[in-house]
Amino acid sequence: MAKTLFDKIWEAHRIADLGDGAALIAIDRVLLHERTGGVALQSLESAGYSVLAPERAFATMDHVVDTRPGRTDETLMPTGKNFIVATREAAKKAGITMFDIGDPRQGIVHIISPEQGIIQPGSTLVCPDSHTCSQGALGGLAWGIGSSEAEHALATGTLRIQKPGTMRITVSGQLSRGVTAKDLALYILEQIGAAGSRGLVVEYAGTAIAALDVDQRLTLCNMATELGAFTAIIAPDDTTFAYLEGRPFSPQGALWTQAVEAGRDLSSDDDACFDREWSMDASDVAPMITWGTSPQQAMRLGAPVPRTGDSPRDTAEAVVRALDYMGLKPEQEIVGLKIDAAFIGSCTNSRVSDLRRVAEILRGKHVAPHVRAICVPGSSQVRIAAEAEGLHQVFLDAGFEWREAGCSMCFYAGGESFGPQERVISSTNRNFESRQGPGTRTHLASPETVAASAIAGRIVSPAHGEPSS
Ligand SMILES: CC(C)[C@H](C(=O)O)[C@@H](O)C(=O)O
Ligand code: SF4
Repeated sequence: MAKTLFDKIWEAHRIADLGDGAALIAIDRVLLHERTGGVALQSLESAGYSVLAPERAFATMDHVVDTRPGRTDETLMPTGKNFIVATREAAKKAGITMFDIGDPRQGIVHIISPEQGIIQPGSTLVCPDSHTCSQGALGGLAWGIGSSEAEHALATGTLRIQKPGTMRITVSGQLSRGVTAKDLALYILEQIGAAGSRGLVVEYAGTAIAALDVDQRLTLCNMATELGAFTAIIAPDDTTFAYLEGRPFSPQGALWTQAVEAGRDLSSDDDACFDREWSMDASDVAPMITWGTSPQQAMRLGAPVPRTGDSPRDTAEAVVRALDYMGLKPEQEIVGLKIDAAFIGSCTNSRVSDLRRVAEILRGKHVAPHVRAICVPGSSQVRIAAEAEGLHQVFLDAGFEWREAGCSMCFYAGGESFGPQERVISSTNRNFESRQGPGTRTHLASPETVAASAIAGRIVSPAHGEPSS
């Protein structure tokens, strides 16, 4: 019988069928961060269990850790330090690899896993964090779990899972110039909604996906959790293998050759059946921005915000509430709206390629005087690489703060935040109420749109920021 890519990985990892669609699945890698991982490790220890395979578990400091230059274990939120210290101690006791503050491998968990070659095509990986779906971009089955599941996976190397359904999103054609994977992710959210892939494994396929580099694939898969998906996955190809070859935790030598051979079989069979199919043409996507407080409340940059009752997927009450929170009126033009802050960062858009594209826009320019602009590289490797290219100087000269790696103001877990009612244009993935600070108003967009808007001091199209040559 024809199989999907997901079926193939599922069957290769199925230890036992447990009835009613559930199975015991072998877990190859467990990733942890200090916000939820330390708790899981401590609770495991107090229950009298140990980590079965410490060499297959990894922990990093990303959520709570301070990102201001010269950071220590202290965080703006007084309780933050407890998460850091507890995770460090528990990871050490368990004997798992820790990417601590000061380690050049430290960074946001979903950024460092591909960077280090921890996620591999055809493997299973779990992490108590909802954006674990990002890592499916490399052709592995990676998904977010709860803390008690993390304990189970650490202790046994297995998890009991209800087999999820599948959905294929086929993106044919090519994205237009100046349109990014972030715009594509927001477009899909606008089209199919925040429950559009609920509980399903989304396989992204089609010519436009094949043409994306790994960084852009990671951005796209990152936002699958905003579609309600179980996870996302992209079949591995030459782009994937070229990216992973030689990474610290990638198989080496003959093992690498074998891994690539096995990886070449990892795609959905031509006549495989998916529970849901959805197709689109990449040329329909334009630069996008969110107007509301859910990632599905997105629109083409240049369109007016909806009239109350006009939004296909939101009730009139939800639109009124979102517009009220965002300080917007029905049918208002979003282009030209004054912003208070601009944020480049998060597991969605803070890799070196993102920062390069932003630097091209910022070079020789300065952010508007009333705008607070912050760039937080996604990992220490990203920061180091960017600094080696002199990108940090472009950011600093343009008036951006240049930070240490971490989640920072994507989600103010360590206490770093924007102010109440401040309007922030952000390269992140969630625009929920108070996500970036109590009462803060977040507009999600591509890094290019964030950069161009930071310079203009108001929301503008990324084309505005194109170098004038
Ligand atoms: C803190 C963590 C559990 C959370 C998640 O699961 O995604 C965070 O990373 C987020 O982005 O909201
Ligand atoms: S960068 Fe933001 S979305 Fe990503 S893991 Fe951190 S808090 Fe979650």
